Amino acid sequence: MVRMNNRAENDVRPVQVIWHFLKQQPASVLWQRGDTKILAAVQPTSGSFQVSGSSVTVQHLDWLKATLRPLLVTADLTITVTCLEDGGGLLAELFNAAYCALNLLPKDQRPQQVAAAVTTAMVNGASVVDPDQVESQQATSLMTMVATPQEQILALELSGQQAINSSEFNELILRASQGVTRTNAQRQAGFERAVEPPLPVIDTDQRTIVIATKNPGKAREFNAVFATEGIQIKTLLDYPELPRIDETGATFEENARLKADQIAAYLHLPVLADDSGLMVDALGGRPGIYSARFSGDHNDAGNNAKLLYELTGVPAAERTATFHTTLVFAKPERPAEDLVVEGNIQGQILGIPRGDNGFGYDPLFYVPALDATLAQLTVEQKNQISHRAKAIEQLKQKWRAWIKA
Ligand SMILES: O=c1[nH]c(=O)c2ncn([C@@H]3O[C@H](COP(=O)(O)OP(=O)(O)OP(=O)(O)O)[C@@H](O)[C@H]3O)c2[nH]1
Ligand SMILES: [Mg+2]
Repeated sequence: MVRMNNRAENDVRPVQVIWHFLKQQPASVLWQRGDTKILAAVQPTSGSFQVSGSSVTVQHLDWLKATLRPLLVTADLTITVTCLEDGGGLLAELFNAAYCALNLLPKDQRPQQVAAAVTTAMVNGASVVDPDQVESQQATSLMTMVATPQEQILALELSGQQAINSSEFNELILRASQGVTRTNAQRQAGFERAVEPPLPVIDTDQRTIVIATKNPGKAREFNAVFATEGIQIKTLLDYPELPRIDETGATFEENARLKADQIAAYLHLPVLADDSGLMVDALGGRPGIYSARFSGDHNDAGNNAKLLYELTGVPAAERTATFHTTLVFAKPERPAEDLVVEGNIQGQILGIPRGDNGFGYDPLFYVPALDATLAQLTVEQKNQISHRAKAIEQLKQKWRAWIKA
């Protein structure tokens, strides 16, 4: 039989998926099969699993919730589905859309089970897969099936005006199984590209290290150290598509872990992060972890001006300060194994800046033993003595064994 839409009985309509459809809810997709268009988005919430929707009946939402629930590894989720256009097979496509969105969650929260849904129908006495809207209206019975690629049936929903006999039932099941396999293949091809993009070409033989920093001053210093070991440095400036990591921690270590763990998870690579800051004794240790945002965000001149202002009238002997760096090296998806090292350097905050090298507070940070500020040193000289250099020294002794472990 040739269908009115020129498809064979076992032909499903093409699928198009736009992954990460919503910018503010990255676990979202626009799922289109033929003229059926569904927007699905998943958000982490606490409490019980919720499914809400618009342009969808309560019965559809209840079915979707009951069908998805056994596939979830966590109930702390809310799924929102919106039917933009119903071109047939709505129930199955609601499932497919929601299932795709769930797969955009972090890996450990994705469904453990591979599953897809498809509709089959009896139309003019013949069984067809994935009926469009016209066929759905003509169908005497409709079946929606959710199944795994191994033909384990997870849900089955029958509707329509006419009862079906057991041979029709078997035909519908057979068509549905094939449809599920096809749907899975249709989804998987795009999914792998969207969710598991090809890894950046980086040597895994420890000749390249990714550093989760956007600070070019830090990058320069890391580069100088690692270049002598024949190791190339990449920074977040090489990966402009990565999201910003908010430094919400209460300590240098917490912030360095946030940067390293999250970027390692995104890149699927080992990642090194640096969180550092200036602790001024006369200011009770401030600006500390807030060194980058002491006066506006990353305004070195503003930060230095504020530091000088706050130290107005404080005599030289009381202007002692410590520069601190915590480095965290993280392996993807193994945050418990993070390698943590740190380094400090003592100095004094001058009243007038000196030197043009370095970055940040370097022109005000005076090292008595060298009779120079950090900004009066070359990168190589700063790398002999600085807080960062001391932390890197610790790292050098440990990282090769750690990365192999
Ligand atoms: O004179 C300096 N010599 C240094 O050697 C140094 N290291 C850090 N800092 C300052 O402390 C903030 C840390 O903040 P921070 O660790 O969050 O870094 P950041 O935000 O600049 O870059 P990122 O690595 O987070 O992308 C930075 O912005 C700098 O102002 C330094 N100042
Ligand atoms: Mg920062």
